[in-house]
Amino acid sequence: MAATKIVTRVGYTVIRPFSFVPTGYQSTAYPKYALPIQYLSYRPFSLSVRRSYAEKQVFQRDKPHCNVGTIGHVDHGKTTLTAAITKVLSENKRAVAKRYDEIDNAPEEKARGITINVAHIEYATDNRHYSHTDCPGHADYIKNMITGTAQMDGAILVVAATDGVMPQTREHLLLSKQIGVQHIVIFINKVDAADAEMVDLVEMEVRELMSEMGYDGDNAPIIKGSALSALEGKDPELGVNAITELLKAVDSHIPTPIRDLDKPFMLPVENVYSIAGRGTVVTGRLERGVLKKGMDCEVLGYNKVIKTTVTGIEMFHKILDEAQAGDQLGALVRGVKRDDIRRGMIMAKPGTMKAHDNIEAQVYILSKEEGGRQRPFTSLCQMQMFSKTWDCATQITIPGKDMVMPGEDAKLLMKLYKPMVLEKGQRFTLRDGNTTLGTGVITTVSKNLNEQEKILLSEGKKGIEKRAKKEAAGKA
Ligand SMILES: Nc1nc2c(ncn2[C@@H]2O[C@H](COP(=O)(O)OP(=O)(O)OP(=O)(O)O)[C@@H](O)[C@H]2O)c(=O)[nH]1
Ligand SMILES: [Mg+2]
Repeated sequence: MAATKIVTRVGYTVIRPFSFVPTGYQSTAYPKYALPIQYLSYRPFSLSVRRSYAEKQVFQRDKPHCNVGTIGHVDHGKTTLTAAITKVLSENKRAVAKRYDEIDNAPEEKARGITINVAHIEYATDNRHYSHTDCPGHADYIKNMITGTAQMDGAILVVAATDGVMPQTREHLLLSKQIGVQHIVIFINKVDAADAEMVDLVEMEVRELMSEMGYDGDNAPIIKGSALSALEGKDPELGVNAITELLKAVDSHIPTPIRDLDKPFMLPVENVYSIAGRGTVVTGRLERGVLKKGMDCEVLGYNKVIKTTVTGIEMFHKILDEAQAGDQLGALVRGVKRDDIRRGMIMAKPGTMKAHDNIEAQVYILSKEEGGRQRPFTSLCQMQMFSKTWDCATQITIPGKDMVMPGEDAKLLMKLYKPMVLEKGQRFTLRDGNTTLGTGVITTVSKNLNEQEKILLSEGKKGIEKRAKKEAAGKA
């Protein structure tokens, strides 16, 4: 999805020009058709004609695709670095150079009711095609990571040599680890403004932090340079060369993600029908993998595991032999009654999915302006959790905090009332009646609770306080 989005931003090319319009003409009435300046020397005579002659550039899928982004503390140079990358790559036509203010004035994106400012930028190296995410603010990063607005396969951690590791450097790295961004390349920026000793110190500090967060700090690739120098075309050693080196490290250190098509198949069940003379048909969108006629499968959920075989696949009333990730389909299953299967179950390759009822998650709670609720919530409250095609009541505990305010993010322990089929990295929303409270990502399934957490889940904070009091009285 990200890829097509980028294509539309990269630009429309006007094919047959009809009349001449001075360079610099910008359409304000139809911002969607506001063309990059270089395409605007000509304009067709009417809007409708212009629309039909404006054609999207063709997206060429000739290289593997990878999603990356810049993370790091405020003002450490993430946006400058993003601009510098596009500038360096634009020199051999691997990107469209983006000015700093083009990136920082990112268009608003609406993702599941949450407003996120994020810029998606496209570029390519010799080996790969990239979609790069840069967010204008700290809050946007947190939301973006949790909602998966731009799922990152790897990240570039920017640390300014003038500042070193700062609180948000930590927070972004911790969150990356939590939600499963496994590959990080580090760019120590602003080397032009710091002395060599300081740069070495910052490098040590970053390696230590990486190890502390559970990454391989000793072997993490660290590149030192200056994004500003690269952008301004000064000091090639710290500028262009450092950026080139950084891109090489990104190319080699961040592996190409497994394509959805190559993963074991999985389909969240949307509906079940019984068709006279044929049998039971399960419908839904194939989320990943390839489903072929004759394949064995498992339908799991609601404390059941049904083993069956797919005997036919249909799409738009046409019969197929195989369906691919993204297809909306109906699958005929052998020897299963309609009542055995219901919406919310998952059809998957045998042995690949499991049901769990104790999970840990990272969530973002919507602020009132974003449509969330006004009051904070505390441990032991109940919410409805929605994910894929199922929903389930859950009880929530907040470890290490008394409450979560609207507009904040938090780690939650969640006890589902029934085991549900889910996996690490799965996204969900939390709702209460008609209000969406928040959105989150599962970070641990089947969480092994410690004593404290067990008490917290069953009795809340009061339980812990009661026990502490008892203990103190016993000692006295
Ligand atoms: N001296 C020096 N200054 C730099 C360098 N890179 C960025 N800066 C400056 O640092 C400031 C912050 O840069 P940004 O790119 O906006 O930082 P950011 O990380 O995107 O900041 P937020 O998006 O607000 O978190 C700007 O004034 C840049 O000009 C560099 O390599 N050297
Ligand atoms: Mg920025």
